[in-house]
Amino acid sequence: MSERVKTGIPGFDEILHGGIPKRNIVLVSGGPGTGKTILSQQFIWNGLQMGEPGIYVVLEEHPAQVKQNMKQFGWDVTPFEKKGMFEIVDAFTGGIGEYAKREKYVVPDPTDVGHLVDVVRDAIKDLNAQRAVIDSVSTLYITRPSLARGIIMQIKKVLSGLGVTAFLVSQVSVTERGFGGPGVEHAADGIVRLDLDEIGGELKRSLIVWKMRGTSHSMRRHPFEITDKGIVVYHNKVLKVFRGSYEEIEKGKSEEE
Ligand SMILES: Nc1ncnc2c1ncn2[C@@H]1O[C@H](COP(=O)(O)OP(=O)(O)OP(=O)(O)O)[C@@H](O)[C@H]1O
Repeated sequence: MSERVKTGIPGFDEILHGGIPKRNIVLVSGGPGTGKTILSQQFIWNGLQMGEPGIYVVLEEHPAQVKQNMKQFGWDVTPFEKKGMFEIVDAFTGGIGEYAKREKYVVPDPTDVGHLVDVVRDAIKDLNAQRAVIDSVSTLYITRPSLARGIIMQIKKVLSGLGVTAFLVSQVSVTERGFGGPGVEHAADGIVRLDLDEIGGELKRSLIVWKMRGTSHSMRRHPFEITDKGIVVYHNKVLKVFRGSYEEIEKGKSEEE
């Protein structure tokens, strides 16, 4: 079996049949508020707990806001920054402001993907990072979708070449069936799709592993919840589409049907 990187996210490694194959570049795709950022932060945080350094590349949120949001789940990264195990690569502030002056890894112009990749490479080497997140890659090609696949390939070569296993957050609109940009789904080694569906007047969260090179995996849509400790995936449950509505059923029962 290929070497696995444990996400440590309850229920998630089970549906991945042991974890993410090392060096896989995984697209975490979904609509607004589906939990892509929290899943990605949990992946990095759990890596730190396992002694694996990680970097988090922010394009959509202020680095200070990211750290604050992580704290609400009990994920305080500050001690890991001090130990040289964690760094945020800031491709958000444009290098402007007091905060940015204190930062080590800043990308003033995220449309310059070549520079972004160089800074990411430096950060990975300095930390000996094993895990990386880019939140979100969609920002890199939002105004030039035809470049999406090439940009993902460029990022993948660097990350995978350095032995890093990565989550790339990919935003799709609420109604979109795809994964966020022409061809990105082919360039990525894995795709995890997160969804939010209104069922009986309530929004229900679910995820499905659409693709994962190097391993078998569950082909089912699993419900998950966001708790005050982060994401919990119900690997024994399936969220089933049934005549235009969804039902949550126990895995055992669904197999009898
Ligand atoms: N402490 C919490 N407990 C439970 N649910 C929470 C908590 N904090 C945030 N959430 C839920 O998580 C959602 C945000 O998740 P997240 O930021 O990961 O979404 P996302 O998929 O990255 O969205 P976007 O693409 O819009 O940035 C919120 O809309 C809220 O429903």
